Amino acid sequence: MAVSGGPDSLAMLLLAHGSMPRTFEAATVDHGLRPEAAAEAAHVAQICAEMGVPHQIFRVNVAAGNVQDEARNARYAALAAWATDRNLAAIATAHHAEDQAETMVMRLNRGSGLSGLTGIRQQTIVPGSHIPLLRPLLGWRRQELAEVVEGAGIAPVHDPSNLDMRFDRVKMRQHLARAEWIDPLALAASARHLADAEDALAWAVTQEWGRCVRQEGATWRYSPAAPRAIRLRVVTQILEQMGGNPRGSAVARLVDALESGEGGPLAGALARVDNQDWVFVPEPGRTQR
Ligand SMILES: Nc1ncnc2c1ncn2[C@@H]1O[C@H](COP(=O)(O)OP(=O)(O)OP(=O)(O)O)[C@@H](O)[C@H]1O
Repeated sequence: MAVSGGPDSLAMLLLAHGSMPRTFEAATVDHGLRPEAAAEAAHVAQICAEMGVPHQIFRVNVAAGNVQDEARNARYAALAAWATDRNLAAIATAHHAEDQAETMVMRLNRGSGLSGLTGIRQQTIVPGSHIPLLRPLLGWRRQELAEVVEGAGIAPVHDPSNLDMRFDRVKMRQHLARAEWIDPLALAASARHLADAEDALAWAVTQEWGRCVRQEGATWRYSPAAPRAIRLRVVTQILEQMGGNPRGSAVARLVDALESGEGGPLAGALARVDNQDWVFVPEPGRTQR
């Protein structure tokens, strides 16, 4: 499990130790971004040693750019390598109901589609790997987790970036903390319903793909039969197969054009309508991956 030393992940450590001792290991990633981080990682190592939980510290380099994104990428890469090395079945992180609520409201506020509104998934894959990623605490409130740690008499570390109002998530956290009428567990329940709908859609896409998509050399032919949400995903998948990486809004515009009998270029492909079919060929001068 991924234990930063904050109250959430220390609670996960304590809860797991109480219910399934000796079946898990812990790791802490030091992003090298704060001078105190090494001591915080050592603090987690000591707690784990007292509990008899195997623990490792990974120091990673964070690339320039969006520091939070880069830190997350480096962290997940280190955790995935650790899981492979130690032959671990999965990685668990301590995301809880408030994390889910913040994610949901931020994405609603950005006009996210279904996929984004599934929020933090209870079970997914560590990005860029095949390692399962579990979030067992989405049904827990932040305060409940803090009480678990306090009850054990352990001092958690507090990352000052969690109070840095330059980050959208921190602002959202503070807004939601004041909005007592918002029930994070209800938002988390909605995220689960949407995740079910997302899984159903993914299944429907494989059906549509199997029945309605054909590859003829470098040309892809799609005879759309399913509703728009599925068409959008099938077209995205075709463009990806052709080596592109299109934005969702651009795919939506292309699908609108194809539905009205027109076509156009997108992500290295040219799309046009041929009878009832949508045909995709590589744009002249572009080589396929
Ligand atoms: N430095 C770290 N070392 C180990 N695990 C960590 C570290 N930082 C975060 N985690 C794990 O990730 C969980 C989520 O942390 P946080 O909310 O800070 O991440 P985030 O940057 O928002 O990333 P995410 O995209 O995973 O939500 C923590 O509860 C913990 O399990």
